Amino acid sequence: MAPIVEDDDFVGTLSDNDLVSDEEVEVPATNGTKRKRETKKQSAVKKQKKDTDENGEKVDEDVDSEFEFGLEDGITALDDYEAFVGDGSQAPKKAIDVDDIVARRRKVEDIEPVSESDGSEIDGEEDGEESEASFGGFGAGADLGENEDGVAEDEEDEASESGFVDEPGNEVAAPTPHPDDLGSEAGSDAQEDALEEEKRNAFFEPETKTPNGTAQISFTSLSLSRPVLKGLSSIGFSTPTPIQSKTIPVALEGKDVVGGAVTGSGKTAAFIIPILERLMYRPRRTATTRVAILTPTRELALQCFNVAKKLASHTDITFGQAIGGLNSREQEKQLKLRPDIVIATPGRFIDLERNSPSFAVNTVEILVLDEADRMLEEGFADELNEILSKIPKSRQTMLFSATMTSKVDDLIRAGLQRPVRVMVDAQRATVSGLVQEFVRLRPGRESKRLGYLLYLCSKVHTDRAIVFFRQKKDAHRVRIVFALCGMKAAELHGSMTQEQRIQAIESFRSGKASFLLATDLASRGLDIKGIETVINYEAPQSHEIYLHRVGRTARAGRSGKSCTLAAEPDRKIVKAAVKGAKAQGALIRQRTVDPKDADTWQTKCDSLQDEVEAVLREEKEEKALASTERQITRADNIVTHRDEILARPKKTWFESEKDKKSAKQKGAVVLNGPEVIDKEKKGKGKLSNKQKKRLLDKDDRKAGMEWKKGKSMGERAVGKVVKQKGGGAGAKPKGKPKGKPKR
Ligand SMILES: Nc1ncnc2c1ncn2[C@@H]1O[C@H](COP(=O)(O)OP(=O)(O)OP(=O)(O)O)[C@@H](O)[C@H]1O
Repeated sequence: MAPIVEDDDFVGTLSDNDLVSDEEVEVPATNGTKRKRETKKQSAVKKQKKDTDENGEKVDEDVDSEFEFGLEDGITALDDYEAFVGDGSQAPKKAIDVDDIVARRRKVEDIEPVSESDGSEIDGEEDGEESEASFGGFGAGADLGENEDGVAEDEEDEASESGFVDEPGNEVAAPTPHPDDLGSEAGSDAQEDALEEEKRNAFFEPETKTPNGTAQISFTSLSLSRPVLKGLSSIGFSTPTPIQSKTIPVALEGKDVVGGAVTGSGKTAAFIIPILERLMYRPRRTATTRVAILTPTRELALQCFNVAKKLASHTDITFGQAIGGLNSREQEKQLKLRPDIVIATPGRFIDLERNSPSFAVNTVEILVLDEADRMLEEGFADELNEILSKIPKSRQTMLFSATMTSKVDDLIRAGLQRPVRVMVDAQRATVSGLVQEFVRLRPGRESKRLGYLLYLCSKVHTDRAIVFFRQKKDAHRVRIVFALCGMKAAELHGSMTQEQRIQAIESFRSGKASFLLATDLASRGLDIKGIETVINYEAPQSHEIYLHRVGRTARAGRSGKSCTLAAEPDRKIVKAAVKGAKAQGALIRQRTVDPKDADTWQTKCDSLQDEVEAVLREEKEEKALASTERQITRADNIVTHRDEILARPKKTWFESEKDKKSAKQKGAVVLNGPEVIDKEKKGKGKLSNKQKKRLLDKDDRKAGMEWKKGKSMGERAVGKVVKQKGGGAGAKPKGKPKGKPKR
């Protein structure tokens, strides 16, 4: 039995509906004496707002555009009104914590945590053995034969059968080159067809040899001004990394840049330093927003914001945020002051650009797309087009990623003009300090994946490890299992509020949690010091994502390990990873885990299934209770603050609901592959909450209840709750219809 059960009733720590930010608004205090600052849930008002989530996967951050009374889980549409609490404080959103539930249940039911001490078989065992291998395919190679425990030899046979082997002479099925593999071949440029080469020559600025070559240079030799140099030394940067020394001079000239260098090589500072330097010479008479930096995830945007602020600490350069999941009113206030640099996620950027008159983007002179290949992928395309259509074409554009595409057709979309290509490392390379381990799950043992994971986390990679899952529900379920086993873990995925997401990272960063169980939300860009191991519970959808995941360790010249559980479905990515590693001479190892150890842990996991279900049930009940409480508060507020609610302008969005959905789906396919999406679509014949809500709302409309298109959001909600009509002040949509940027 597969330990990770796909369950439509998966309950995130908080629901997807809770993917909202708390926002402050001026509302009359209920006692009628004084206007107080109070918080509100943005979601219902921002009916068409959306933002980035799961590794930048687009999500409806709030509610669907056909706003109707919140029947979905009873809360969706009313999120806006819960925060109108009388005492002026923020409406409490009850945090539902798996650890609390597990601790409570332990107390009540006297359940002992399942730990390694329970496993007598495990106690006496040595850690899983590593065999350093010069194998080119998985589970094969001369070195494995020397392993005395016999496991590797068995695996060698099995590996051949399953086609994991690609050593010359060992192949069973001739490996068909995967596009990922092709890209990792040395000299792949030479294989490109003439047309692409021609396009490339016409598109990129001809490469000039940098006078410095590979010689180490200092920041001072890059002609940076004193405040910028002071910022660099205060952050502890004394020597530029290769991508920095190559990029800074080009970017200072105002040229467009396409930059690529391995994970953890300092790309962030590579674009921030020249931006700060250029801004040192800006006219200061009128405050103007001149720089926009876009990243695919909120965490990355926040991280970039913090790094940029530190680097600029000795300058007068100002910053603003347009980052999803955070207080939007606060961001509006910052943007009103026209900060020099705005750091943003695409969804919130568009939202504020369209709905906040104080946010002007027509003055932007420099645009940076961090993790640019992700931003150019399906799922972000429409948002990016919208943003590019609003920013002046005369801008400087800089694109960076560890897996930067140099496909001209992709880059043309970003509106680059004769960009300079600054590629420091071979494409699809990993850092030199990384050792990549693979644990082979032989055919028939895939269902023991969780047993392998628990064995590894309890005996081998016991601390500072980030474990990647493809699906949030798996990450969540395994988190419960970890909690039941007494292992300190935090989870990070898109079904959590931004506050919870930040807390999870903090808990892992501070060492409170030894493990971070994450989806690909965390695979790109996150720079958490001291991550020792990246564990892939299963291989990701693409070799690129694999490279970003394993790049969370061994950063900035440090060392680290990755450990990938590899069964048959993971074969394609494992092959690509091994091939890539071989091509660059990186260290790869096969870790052999005694099947008995994995079985022992798997048996324990299986025995915990009932308890996991019980925790999920309790979590669901707590969530339902919390949502009912919020609903009551909201209904109360609707009655009390009706006029205030109706006076709010209606927000606009550039895409229709249908477009949004299709973009979201495309983004999800890029991340998880079409099979997963199909599986999700088929589900178990159950309707999603959103679907249920739509059906119920449809019935309501048929029954003649008040609902009219074109009314303001507040009016519709009030019409439904208090059965009154009111004259809402609808806002003028500021934006143009969507279209491709013309350059
Ligand atoms: N010149 C430098 N000297 C010392 N440390 C540096 C320097 N530049 C960057 N770093 C450090 O290197 C680490 C990685 O930097 P950064 O996050 O910018 O990498 P990246 O290339 O953007 O990685 P990714 O591709 O994963 O996003 C950070 O901890 C940063 O503080």
